[in-house]
Amino acid sequence: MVTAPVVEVHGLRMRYGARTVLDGIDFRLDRGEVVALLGPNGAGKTTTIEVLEGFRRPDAGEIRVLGEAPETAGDAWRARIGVVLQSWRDHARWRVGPLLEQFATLYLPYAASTGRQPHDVAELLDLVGLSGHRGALVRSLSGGQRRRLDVAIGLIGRPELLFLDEPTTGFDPVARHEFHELIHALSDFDDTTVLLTTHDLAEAEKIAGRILILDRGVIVADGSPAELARAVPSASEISWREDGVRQVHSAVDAEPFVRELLARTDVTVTELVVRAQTLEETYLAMIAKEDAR
Ligand SMILES: Nc1ncnc2c1ncn2[C@@H]1O[C@H](COP(=O)(O)OP(=O)(O)OP(=O)(O)O)[C@@H](O)[C@H]1O
Repeated sequence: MVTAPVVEVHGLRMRYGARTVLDGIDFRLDRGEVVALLGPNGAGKTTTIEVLEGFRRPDAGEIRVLGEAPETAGDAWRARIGVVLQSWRDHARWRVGPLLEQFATLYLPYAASTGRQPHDVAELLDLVGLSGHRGALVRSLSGGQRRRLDVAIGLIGRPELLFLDEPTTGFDPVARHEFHELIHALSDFDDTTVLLTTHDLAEAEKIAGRILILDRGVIVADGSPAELARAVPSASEISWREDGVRQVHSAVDAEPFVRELLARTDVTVTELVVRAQTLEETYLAMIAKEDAR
């Protein structure tokens, strides 16, 4: 069965004054995909997401999000989308629980048409690790806790499509890990489509099945971390102990080297570790290649 794309972008162009920020980008997102949009500061990631959310009108391009043009789509469409913006909206005088309950009521009129009931607030607070803060004033939360609340606000309506602009800024390692588990669960069990921006490449590698790299207004790479790595191969690091002495070797193709090493009968090889090319190395190589053009 061929399913309709959740997001379809053709020839998206965007200018601020004389400056072209997006210079004709094309991509699609399918149901249940988790895709990370990467790129240097100022590459146009937030602008792209804001166009898809309907917050900015593009200069050119054909854009369909859940089958509609974002700039003209109505509230029923918006109820199917979750948004976590980069800049924090100030709800400082609210308490966490009542604020989320207030947001939940906004989705109720659309629950019948979308088939998605808003989250129960206690359950959602548990999901984002804020259970103990239901009665807290928003202004009393720490930076990372506020960010968790932003994520909860993005999720409250059980969106089909979730946009996350640098969602884990300020998260401690445990919160970050829990957030990654949450994204996996949303994609695996609820078939939620997720588009996120992040500068944390280890995070992108962990949670995204597909990576889009935006540089100077165009998409310069689109594929899984492994596919991208094949496009700019760099060396893997192989380390082991040979009769107790630590050894290190780098090889672009580690497999034949490891086979040969393990076939040796003259030494005892222990603690063998192969560290493959990371997404960070792939990303740096790709950006350097673009810089050299
Ligand atoms: N409202 C605006 N008016 C003028 N220029 C803008 C506006 N918003 C963004 N820009 C410019 O457009 C470019 C792309 O900005 P954008 O915020 O989309 O980049 P980004 O990839 O999200 O960057 P970062 O990683 O720093 O968040 C930047 O050069 C920015 O200065």
